Amino acid sequence: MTTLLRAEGVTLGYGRTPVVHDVTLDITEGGVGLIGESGSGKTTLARAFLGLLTPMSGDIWYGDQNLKEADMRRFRRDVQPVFQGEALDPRMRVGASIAEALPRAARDRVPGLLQQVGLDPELAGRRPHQLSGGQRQRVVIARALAAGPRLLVLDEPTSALDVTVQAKILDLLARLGTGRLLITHDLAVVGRLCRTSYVLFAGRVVESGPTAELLDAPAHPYTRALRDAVPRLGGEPPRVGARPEPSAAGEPGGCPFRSRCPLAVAECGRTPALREVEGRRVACHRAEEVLRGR
Ligand SMILES: Nc1ncnc2c1ncn2[C@@H]1O[C@H](COP(=O)(O)OP(=O)(O)OP(=O)(O)O)[C@@H](O)[C@H]1O
Repeated sequence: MTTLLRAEGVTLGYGRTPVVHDVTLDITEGGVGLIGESGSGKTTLARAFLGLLTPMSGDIWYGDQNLKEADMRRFRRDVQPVFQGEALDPRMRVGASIAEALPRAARDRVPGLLQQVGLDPELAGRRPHQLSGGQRQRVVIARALAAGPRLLVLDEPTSALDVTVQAKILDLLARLGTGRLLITHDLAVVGRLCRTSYVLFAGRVVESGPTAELLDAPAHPYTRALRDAVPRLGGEPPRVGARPEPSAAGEPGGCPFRSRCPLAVAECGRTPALREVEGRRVACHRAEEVLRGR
C-alpha cells in the first residue's frame, strides 16, 4: 500500500507541554481512521499532518520529503482539511467560495464540483445560511476537492449532522477516490471509510491495525470499551470514564489506561510497548487475553 504521509516518532504539544507522545503512523491508501475520545490528541495530530504544527520531536514525511523542508505551496494543495463546522464566509455566495480555491483559468469547474458532491449547480448563487447543514458540508468538501488534493484530512466531518444526512455524506466520501485521514470518536464511521485505524488514548497510540479486525476483535481494553460504548451510527460520543489527568498521561511509568482498565494488574505499572499481536500493533501486557474475550 502506498504511504501518502507518515509520522515517525512524533511528539507534539503546546508551549512546552507535550500532548501527543511518540506517534508513528502511516496514512496509506484505503483510508486511515484516527479514533479516540475528546482530548486524546486527534486534532493536534491532524494539525501536524496539515503542516500547521511543528513536532517537538520526530518527523513528518510527505513521500521522501521531510515536512520541515517540503515545498509547502504544493503540499497545501495536495493535503486539504475538511474540519467540523468549518465556517464558509457568510457573505460570499457558495459558488464564489469554491471558485476562490480554483486556479483562475479553471473557475468554470464550479458547477462540475457541485455536481460531484451531489448538489444542484443552481445552488452556487446561494449564501451559506440559505443551505441545510448537510448541503453546507458538501460545499466544504467541494471546496477541498477544488485544489485536486491527494489527501483529505477530515476532522469529525459528519458529527454535526443528523443520522440520515450523515450516512449520505459518508457515502459521498466513500465514492471519492481521494486518500483520507478521518478523525472521529465514532467507530461506526471508520468502519465504513477506513481500511486501517489507529486508536489514540491520552496522546498515545494504544492499538492500530485493519479496522475490520479492530472492530471485530479489539486487542486493547480501551478499543474494546470504545467499541462497546458505540450503539449505532450517529450515536452519542462514547463515555468510557473520565479523561486521564495530564500528569498521568505524561508520566513515563505505567500504562496510561490502567486506572480505568478492568484488567489492570501490577505489571501495568510498567509502560507497555507497542508490539505485534495477531496482525495488529497493541500496547497492552494482556492483549492476548483481551483478544480471547476475557
Ligand atoms: N491551542 C492549544 N493550546 C493548549 N493546549 C491545547 C490546545 N489545543 C488543544 N490543547 C490540548 O491538547 C490536548 C489534545 O487536544 P485535541 O484537540 O488534539 O484533542 P481531540 O482528541 O481532538 O479532542 P476533541 O475530540 O474534543 O476535539 C487536550 O488536552 C487539549 O486541552
